[in-house]
Amino acid sequence: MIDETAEAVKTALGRFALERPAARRLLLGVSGGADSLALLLAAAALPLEVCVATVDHGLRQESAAEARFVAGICRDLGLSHRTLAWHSGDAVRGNLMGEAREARYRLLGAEAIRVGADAILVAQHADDQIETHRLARERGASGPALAGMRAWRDLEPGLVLVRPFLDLPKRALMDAVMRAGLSPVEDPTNVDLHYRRARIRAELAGAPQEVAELRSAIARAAGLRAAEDAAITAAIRRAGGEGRLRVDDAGAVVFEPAPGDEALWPRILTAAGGAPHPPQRAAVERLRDALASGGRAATLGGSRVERAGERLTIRREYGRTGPPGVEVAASGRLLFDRRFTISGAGETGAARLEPLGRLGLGGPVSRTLPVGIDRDGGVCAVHPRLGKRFPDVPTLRPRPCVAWRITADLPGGTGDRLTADPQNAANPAKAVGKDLAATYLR
Ligand SMILES: Nc1ncnc2c1ncn2[C@@H]1O[C@H](COP(=O)(O)OP(=O)(O)OP(=O)(O)O)[C@@H](O)[C@H]1O
Repeated sequence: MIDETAEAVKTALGRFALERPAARRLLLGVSGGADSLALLLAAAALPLEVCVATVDHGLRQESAAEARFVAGICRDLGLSHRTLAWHSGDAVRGNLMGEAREARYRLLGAEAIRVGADAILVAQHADDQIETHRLARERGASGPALAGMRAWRDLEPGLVLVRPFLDLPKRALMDAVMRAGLSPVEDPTNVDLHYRRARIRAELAGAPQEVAELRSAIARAAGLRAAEDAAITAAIRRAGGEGRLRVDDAGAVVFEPAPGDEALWPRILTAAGGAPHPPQRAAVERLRDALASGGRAATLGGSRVERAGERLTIRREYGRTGPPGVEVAASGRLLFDRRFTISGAGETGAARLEPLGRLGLGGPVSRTLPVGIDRDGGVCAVHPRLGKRFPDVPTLRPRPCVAWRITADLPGGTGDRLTADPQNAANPAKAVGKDLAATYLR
């Protein structure tokens, strides 16, 4: 018998291998529930380098024991496992479930970077997809917005989130776990009818006809979304080619919209603002209306849009404290400002900044821009292996409006550090300018 779950993982990773030929290592997010145990079993059976992580949200008494349960299974399978603790005391916005989910992806992302994984795999399945679709409908979404979760999504440069089971029903995952003789963890919130998702699940349990209809609706919406994605990418390239969309020296997006460019707005706002998801369509429309009726400035999704005539300048909106300061260990890599990864100097003798590339000019990002600092305090591109400057890339000089704080070890093992401080306009290392900024849009 063909194991559907292993086949699904293989298929998902086929695309992965195609798009990331150098990809080697995976990180699985495993809670101990049936879905993610099925993922664990399927991935363990494939000839892959697999690491596993469980986030202990500390929200239920059993959570630590559940993490130990997963760790035990990983030990038996010969896979490395790590428990990542989240402290809900850090949650501030009052939506504990949402906060927990966001923290989970953040912790898994950091762990993926730590272990050098190129993809994080999670186990949402077809039934989850139907619930997501129903919830979106209830919120009034329409068209492509009803397509549900993506099977494949860029989290940051060189790291993708893959959901191999979106076409498989929960039943198939449960069967795989039962065949392996495992007893999955039961999360009581899954059947707690206080939660809308649990109520939807209960409603649909006895309605196969409705489930079939919902599946078709999701497939139709997914078709619309794929067409929309392709159209947006083409429109971005066109606008870039016509000089109506570019990045200025300070890293802001400069955009002169033309009729038919409406669909570009969410992508531009996400690229400039660094938010994890594009803003709602209705909010984007309100923003466009406000600017069209004479408004000079507006904010949305972490971006600030300023209008001068027909020209819009869209940049990241920072609070009064400016962008966060970060420190990268010599061999470390971290996500900075939601748009860049910074790698420490390591053996290459250069700190590297990698752009996040949400706008999609030129396709998904995998370029790196190694940066160094010259004797006069200019930031320059450095050959990653030779540790020498690229002669044809101009050195960037300090510019008061550029505001990245970056601390990284400098080449040579001397313990010297490169520091760029957003609070200090006189600091020469602030000069991370046009070339770097331009690449984050690709
Ligand atoms: N505590 C955890 N530790 C590690 N991975 C987890 C944990 N909880 C969930 N996951 C991963 O995320 C997947 C989705 O879990 P679940 O459906 O509970 O999430 P959710 O809160 O609905 O989030 P989403 O919006 O991403 O679906 C799981 O199948 C599993 O792969």
